Amino acid sequence: MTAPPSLCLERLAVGDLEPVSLRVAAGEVLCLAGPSGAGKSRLLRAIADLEPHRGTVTLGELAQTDLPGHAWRRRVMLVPAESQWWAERVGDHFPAGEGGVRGLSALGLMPEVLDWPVGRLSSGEKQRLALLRALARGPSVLLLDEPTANLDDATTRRVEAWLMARIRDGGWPVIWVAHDPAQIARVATRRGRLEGGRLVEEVPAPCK
Ligand SMILES: Nc1ncnc2c1ncn2[C@@H]1O[C@H](COP(=O)(O)OP(=O)(O)OP(=O)(O)O)[C@@H](O)[C@H]1O
Repeated sequence: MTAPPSLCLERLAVGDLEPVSLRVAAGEVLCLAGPSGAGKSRLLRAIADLEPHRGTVTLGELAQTDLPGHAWRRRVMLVPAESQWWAERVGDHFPAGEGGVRGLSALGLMPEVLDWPVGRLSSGEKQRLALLRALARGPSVLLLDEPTANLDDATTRRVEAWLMARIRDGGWPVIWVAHDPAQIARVATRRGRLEGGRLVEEVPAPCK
């Protein structure tokens, strides 16, 4: 089996941020912190090709510009802080396949939730379902924007454990935006911080 590819940013410039160059290797969890408004979400959106930007983003040999945006985003999977729901029924957002949706009970969700209308979901239920939906699509990279922001402590720990096990199995490069230092200590293999328009603290090596 070939190793999952690394995610590389080369002089990626979005908004007022100084260009960012870094490589996130397979299995690494780069936790990105920084004050509100520092540009964390915009950076993730640019990596997912959802925000105008300059510079290059590559996944192994594949460049962002090689694919239409939707095909890039199937591989480079962004789970935004506020997820989008387009069908009325929750279950219709998941690919149909054998065995149904995996991971519901691990994330503290009942199977019936799939038959609910989206409007019945709490923000924390939406957040957990958005994670399940993202992973059900077979990503190659995960970009997580505060994935536990709407959850209580016990559910946060449950989601962290589930995510870390999936990341270990999948071996994806991960960028995880987080504010809580305790969570960062639990999940990060590397840390970065966006502040004053630039990536500071642990500045990872650029690709080349
Ligand atoms: N499309 C846009 N055009 C111009 N400015 C934008 C755009 N989208 C967001 N911004 C601004 O860019 C800045 C960074 O926003 P971003 O959402 O990336 O911050 P953040 O670091 O994720 O903050 P938080 O921790 O509060 O989620 C903010 O000042 C925001 O208002």
